[in-house]
Amino acid sequence: MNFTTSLRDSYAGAPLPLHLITPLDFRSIEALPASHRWPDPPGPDQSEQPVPLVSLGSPQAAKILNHACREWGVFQLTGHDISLGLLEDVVCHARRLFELPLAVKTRALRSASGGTGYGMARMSRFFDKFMWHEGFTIMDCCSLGQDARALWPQDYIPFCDTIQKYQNKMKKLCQLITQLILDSLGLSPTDFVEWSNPGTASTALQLNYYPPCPDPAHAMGLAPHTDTLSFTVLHQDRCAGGLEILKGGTGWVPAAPLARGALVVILGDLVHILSNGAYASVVHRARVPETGDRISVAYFYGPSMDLEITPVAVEGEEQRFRSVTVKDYVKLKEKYFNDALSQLAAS
Ligand SMILES: O=C(O)CCC(=O)C(=O)O
Ligand SMILES: [Fe+2]
Repeated sequence: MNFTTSLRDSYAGAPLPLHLITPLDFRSIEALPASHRWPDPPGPDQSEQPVPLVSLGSPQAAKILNHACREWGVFQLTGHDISLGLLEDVVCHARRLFELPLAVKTRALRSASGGTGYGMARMSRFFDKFMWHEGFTIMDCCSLGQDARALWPQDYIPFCDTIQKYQNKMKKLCQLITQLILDSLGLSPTDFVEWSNPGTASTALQLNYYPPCPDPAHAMGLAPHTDTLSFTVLHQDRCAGGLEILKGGTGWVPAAPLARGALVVILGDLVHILSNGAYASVVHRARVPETGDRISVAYFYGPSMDLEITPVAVEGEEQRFRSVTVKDYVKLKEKYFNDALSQLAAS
C-alpha cells in the first residue's frame, strides 16, 4: 500500500464554502461591484531594471541565476525546449475553457475539499475582497479526464492531450531548473535525486483567467502571495498589465515576458527554506489588464510530499528555519498563508 501523500490529499482537511469556490459570472457585470473593489492598490514602479534573464545553455546562466535568486527571487527563462506552438496551444485551450458559460464551467467546479477543477483562487478566504480571476487546476490525469469530460462531453480529448503534453514537457524542464538551483546552493547529486524524482514530484498546473474588467485600476487579479512549492514556471499570453513582483527596497516591478516564449520562474517557499533564506520567495500579484482579457499558465513544482527539508548549513550563519516535511509545510501554508514562513522560524 502507498502511504505517500499527494498535493491533492493535503487539501482534504480544509473544506471551503461554495461562495469561496464559485467565481462571479464576469460577463454579466457592467460595473465593478463593491465586493471586487480593492482599496487603491499601489501601482508598479516602471523605473526598476527588468527581471534578470537566464538563457539555458549560455555560459553566463549559472551566474545570472545565482544573482537573480538572491536579489530578485524571480527570473525570466529562454533557451528552453517548450515550443511556441505548444505555448500557444495551451493558451488556446484555456481560452476555450474560460469562454464557456458559467453554468457549464461549474460542472467541473472544485469540490469543497478538493484541489482540482474550476473555481476561485484557493487563497480567496484570506482576503476581504474578491479577485477578478477564474482558475482551473489540474493535478493528475484522472481528475483531468473527469473534469474535461464534464465540460465537453463529446470533445474533451484535444484538451487532455495538450495539457498532458504540456505537463510532461514542464516536468522535464523543472528537473533541469531544480538541478541548476541546487547546484548553485552547493548541494550534491543525492540531494538532486530527492528534490527532483519525477515519480514522486509534487506538481500542479493552474490555468488563470483575468476577464475584461470595467474598472481595472480598482480590481485585483491575484492578491499578493508567495508560491508554496520549490518554484513556479509561468507562461503569460500577453505582455500588458499582468504579473508584478515585490522587490525589496523598490516596490512593485512588472514582470511581463521579455521575449516571445520567455517563461517566468518564480521561486517559492520551499527553496527559500532550503537556502536558509538566501534565495527570495518572492511576493507577487497579478493586476487586471487595462483592456481585453489575460491568460496565464502556472506550473507549480516541488519534491515529494514526504521529503524533509533542512536549510543548507552556511558557516557562521544560524539556521533560520526548523526542518519541515513538504506535507507539513503545505498544511502550515493552508492555515497561515503569508505568515507560514514565520511559523517555521527557528527559535
Ligand atoms: O497570472 C499571473 O501572472 C500570476 C499567477 C500566479 O501567481 C499563480 O498562479 O500563483
Ligand atoms: Fe503565484
